[in-house]
Amino acid sequence: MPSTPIISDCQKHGAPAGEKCTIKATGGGAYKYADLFKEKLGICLDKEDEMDCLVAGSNFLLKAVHTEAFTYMDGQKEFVQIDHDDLYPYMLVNIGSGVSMIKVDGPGKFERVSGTNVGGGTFWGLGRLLTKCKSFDELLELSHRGNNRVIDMLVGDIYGGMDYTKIGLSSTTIASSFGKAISDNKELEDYKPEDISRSLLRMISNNIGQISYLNALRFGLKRIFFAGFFIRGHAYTMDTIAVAVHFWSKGEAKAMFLKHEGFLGALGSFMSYEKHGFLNLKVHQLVQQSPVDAYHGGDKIHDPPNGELNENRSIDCSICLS
Ligand SMILES: Nc1ncnc2c1ncn2[C@@H]1O[C@H](COP(=O)(O)OP(=O)(O)OP(=O)(O)O)[C@@H](O)[C@H]1O
Ligand SMILES: CC(C)(CO)[C@@H](O)C(=O)NCCC(=O)O
Repeated sequence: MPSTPIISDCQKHGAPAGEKCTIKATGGGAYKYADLFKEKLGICLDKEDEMDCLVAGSNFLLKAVHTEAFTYMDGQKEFVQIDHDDLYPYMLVNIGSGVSMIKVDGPGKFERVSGTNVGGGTFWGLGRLLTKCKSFDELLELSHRGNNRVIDMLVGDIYGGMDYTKIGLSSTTIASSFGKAISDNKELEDYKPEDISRSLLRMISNNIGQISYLNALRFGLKRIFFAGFFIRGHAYTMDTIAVAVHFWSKGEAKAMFLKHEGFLGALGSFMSYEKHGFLNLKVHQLVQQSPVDAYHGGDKIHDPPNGELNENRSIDCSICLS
C-alpha cells in the first residue's frame, strides 16, 4: 500500500470553524487517499514530493540524531558518527513496496539514480501467496526460523560440496535462489513455510544490497544508507543486505541503516511546513519510547541487535505557527 505519511497540526490545535483544514502529506497515498480524507474528515492534503521528503527526512535525521546511523554485521550493531561537514554525497536506498536509490549531494540536492521493482512489496506479496501467511509480521517471524538451504541451490550443491575458490565463491554461497525447487520433485506443500520465507527474504535483500552497491560504485559514493518500512529493524534483513554490500565491494563498502528507517517521508513532509513559512521548527529528543521501539521491542526477533532498547528515543518535533 502506498504510504500516507501525514503529520497534522489541525488535530492538535483544531481548525477554526468554517476554515479549511489542510495538512501535509507525501507518497502515493497523498494522491490515492486525497478524496477520502476530504470526504470523511474534511481535510485537504497538501501534497509534498515523495523524493524531496525522503531526502529532507534523511538529511535531518543524520544531522540531528547522534545515534541515527549504524552498521550491522554478524549480529553486531555499531553506531556510526556522522561528520556534518562530510555527510555528502551519499546514497539513500529507500525500501518500501518498491525501492528507490537516491544520490544525495546536499540539502535539497539529489537525483534518483536507480530503483528496483523487487522490494518489500515483492517479499510480502510473493510470501503471502507461497506461505499463506496472514500478516507481514507473521512472514517475517517465519523467516527467522527457516533454513534457506533447503530451497536455495548453493555453490556446493553444484560443485559436489566444494568451494569454487578460483572465482571466490564458497560452497555456502547461494548459486541460485529457489534453485533446488527445480530438481527436488517436490510440490509447494512439501516445503516448510519457514524455509520459503527465509529464501525469499534472502533473495530480495541480497538483490537490493547488490544493486545498491553497484549504483554507489557507479557514482563513486562511499556511504550507502538503507531505510524504508521493509527493514523494520529485522536482524536477518539487515545482515543479508550488509553481507551483499560487503561481498560485492570486496569489503570496501559498508551498508548503514537508520534507526528511524520507516519515517523519512513523514518527517520530510512535516519539515516542509518550515519551507512554507512556518518558522521555528523545534526539534528535541524525548526519552519516551517511539513507535519504532514498540514493534522492535515487543518481539524477540526485532530486539535491537545488541540489546540497546533504551537507546532508542523518539524524536519530538513541534512547529510554532506564525
Ligand atoms: N505491518 C506491515 N504490513 C505490511 N507491510 C509491511 C509491514 N511492516 C513492514 N512492511 C513492509 O513494508 C513495505 C511497505 O513499505 P512502505 O509503506 O514504506 O512502502 P510504500 O510507501 O507502499 O512503498 P513505496 O515507497 O514503494 O511507495 C511492505 O511491502 C512490506 O514489505
Ligand atoms: C514508485 C515508487 C517511487 C513509489 O514510492 C517506488 O515504489 C519505487 O521506487 N519503485 C521502484 C520502481 C523502479 O525504479 O523500478
